[in-house]
Amino acid sequence: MADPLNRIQKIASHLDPAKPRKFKVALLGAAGGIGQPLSMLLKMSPYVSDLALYDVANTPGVAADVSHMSTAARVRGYLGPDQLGAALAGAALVIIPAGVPRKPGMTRDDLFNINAGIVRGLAEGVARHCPGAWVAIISNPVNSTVPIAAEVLQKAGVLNPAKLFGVTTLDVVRAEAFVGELTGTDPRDVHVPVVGGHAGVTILPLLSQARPPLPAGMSAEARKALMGRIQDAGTEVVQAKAGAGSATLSMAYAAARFADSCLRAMAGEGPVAEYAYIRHPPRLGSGASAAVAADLPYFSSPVRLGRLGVEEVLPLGPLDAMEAENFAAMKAELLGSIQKGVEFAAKGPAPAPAK
Ligand SMILES: NC(=O)c1ccc[n+]([C@@H]2O[C@H](COP(=O)([O-])OP(=O)(O)OC[C@H]3O[C@@H](n4cnc5c(N)ncnc54)[C@H](O)[C@@H]3O)[C@@H](O)[C@H]2O)c1
Ligand SMILES: O=C(O)C[C@H](O)C(=O)O
Repeated sequence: MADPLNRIQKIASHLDPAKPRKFKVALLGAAGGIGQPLSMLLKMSPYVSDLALYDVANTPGVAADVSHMSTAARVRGYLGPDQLGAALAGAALVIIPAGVPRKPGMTRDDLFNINAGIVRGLAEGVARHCPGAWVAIISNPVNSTVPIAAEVLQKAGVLNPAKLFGVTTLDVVRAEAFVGELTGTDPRDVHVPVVGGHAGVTILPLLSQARPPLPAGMSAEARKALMGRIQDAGTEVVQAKAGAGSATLSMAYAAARFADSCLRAMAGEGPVAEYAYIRHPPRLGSGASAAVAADLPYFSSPVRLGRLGVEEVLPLGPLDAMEAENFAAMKAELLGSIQKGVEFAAKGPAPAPAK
């Protein structure tokens, strides 16, 4: 058993009183189905000093409502493009759930035509007003919107791949919930790596590495069905909501958890273990090798977060036959989505220089 005093000393040694422990967080798309519950959860975070709630509609009401919660974070609402700069100025973390959700029968890629332009515009805002911020993108299709944001930031000369993330935490959360249900374990005690991307076959749960392990007698068909349920869980919610949108509450929970990891890492409480869809620069070490070997420049990977963002990409670990087959099957789709995002961003205008 770990010595509690050692543990406290270890944590304390990471904490530098000269470094900030609370940060401004900007939420873009704050009045939406995800944005509203996520605003509430962020207002409860001890790491948030200022919460900037930006949207093109309804932020005055959401901000007034959330600001009455008796927690320390200062809340301000920002409405429309004229106020985007003020929302972003000084932000350490920008979370982006702005954009339209799916309806039954649609794929995430069907959202590209609308959401690609929204994410491009908001990334241009980040490049101009808070170029050093960590950026967490929720808007779908994540497999393409993250490359779009990266290209915009790169064009502006401010891209730091260690601080740009596609949020795939909901896939991890779902895997934990489903494996917890199956094994009769509290989901908080379940660990299941989920890697790859965030759409159908590109979502790769590594069930062979699940802790606790799946029941020994579980058939190959049952394991395949569980993998399929995790991959199609977003569609399960879209169908159940029957035209009223996609996952919002579980997504807000997942995004709040991811934001907490980012803020703890910024505060020097790292290294913090997470999964995120990131661009793989070779300098991030051997963990990137599986993705790079497969020519996948973006890949949701196990990472360690520290003050500088992604400080280490961890190895995927061994894949069993079913997972290896899925890994091979995802490659073409993921590459196509990445390429689509890169080409879209290439057509856009060069963003204005940072302020
Ligand atoms: N990454 C994931 O795991 C995950 C999970 C669930 C949903 N999503 C995606 O998140 C997005 C949002 O979902 P939702 O259910 O909250 O949708 P929603 O329609 O309820 O809310 C979206 C919000 O974005 C706002 N918006 C639109 N254009 C904007 C702009 N240019 N600037 C700022 N705000 C803008 C809208 O006014 C609205 O309030 C969708 O694209 C959805 O597919 C991703
Ligand atoms: O499925 C969707 O369209 C939303 C989101 O990506 C999800 O996984 O729930």
